[in-house]
Amino acid sequence: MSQTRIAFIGGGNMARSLVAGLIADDHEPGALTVSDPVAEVRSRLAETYGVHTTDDNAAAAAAAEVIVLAVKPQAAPEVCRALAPHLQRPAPLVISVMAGVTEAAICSWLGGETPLVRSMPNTPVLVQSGAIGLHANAAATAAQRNLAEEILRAGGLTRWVDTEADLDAVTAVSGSGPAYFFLFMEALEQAATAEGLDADTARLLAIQTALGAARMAVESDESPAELRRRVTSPGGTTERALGTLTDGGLEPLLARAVAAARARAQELSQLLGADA
Ligand SMILES: NC(=O)C1=CN([C@@H]2O[C@H](COP(=O)(O)OP(=O)(O)OC[C@H]3O[C@@H](n4cnc5c(N)ncnc54)[C@H](OP(=O)(O)O)[C@@H]3O)[C@@H](O)[C@H]2O)C=CC1
Ligand SMILES: O=C(O)[C@@H]1CCC=N1
Repeated sequence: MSQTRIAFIGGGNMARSLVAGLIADDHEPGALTVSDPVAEVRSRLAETYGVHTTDDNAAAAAAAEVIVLAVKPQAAPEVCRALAPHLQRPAPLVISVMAGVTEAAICSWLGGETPLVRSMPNTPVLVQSGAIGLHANAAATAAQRNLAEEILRAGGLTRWVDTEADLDAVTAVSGSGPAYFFLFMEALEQAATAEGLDADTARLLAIQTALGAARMAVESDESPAELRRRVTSPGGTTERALGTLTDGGLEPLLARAVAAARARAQELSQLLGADA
């Protein structure tokens, strides 16, 4: 059982998902502290997971071996600047899950040299099926990089990227990606209802089909393209449906959506730049 003392600054969706993953991975709940201004958020986290909660970011950070920054990007400058005077020095490992907030910006707000691992998880971390991109700054030691990876691996698959800029692409693909697949499930459910299936059956079939396809893609040695071909009988029903999707521009549309998400991550980086 890991007893690393981790403080989460911000107790929303992402922190909750990471906490759930850690506890499912046998992390000691008493070693986790979540700091959030909302009393209801705190009591739900304490009741569900048995973690410590507080509304005092500085106290949570001061007692931690690892600090996880999990507030909205727009709140990051104020939250980090307020933490700066309370950080132990040398600074402990800081892990950020914030989209589009650069290592340079975080370190400038925290002041002084800070070992930092920027990560981009996604909400399936809640069920330990997350996909998590990682990048470390130069101040993070090999041991700290390993520690960050171990913490995040509790939530799913981890992958180091070569450059910090790659994290914007990770954000657009897997950070936001669960929403794309949920939208596809919603659309398939609606189509099923339009074809006369009852609502329960429509939802069940849409979700189970997504699960089955994802499991096959994960467990098979074949590419998704080959798995698709195996469903598609020549002259059959799938061919007709895929033709409709391709004629409607599905692939370029998805490429545009991912590029738009990446551009937004870059925009956030520029809006929330480092202190001069
Ligand atoms: N949701 C996702 O799928 C993913 C999110 N992320 C990143 O994770 C971060 C958090 O996102 P998410 O969990 O969805 O957002 P949430 O809004 O659910 O969580 C943020 C939490 O931080 C609280 N908060 C606000 N100000 C402070 C403060 N000063 N000190 C401590 N806590 C504060 C918020 O309270 P209040 O609501 O009152 O403002 C809220 O409970 C973001 O930076 C996002 O980019 C990364 C990958 C995926
Ligand atoms: O939508 C967002 O900005 C966050 C980052 C990735 C997923 N959710």
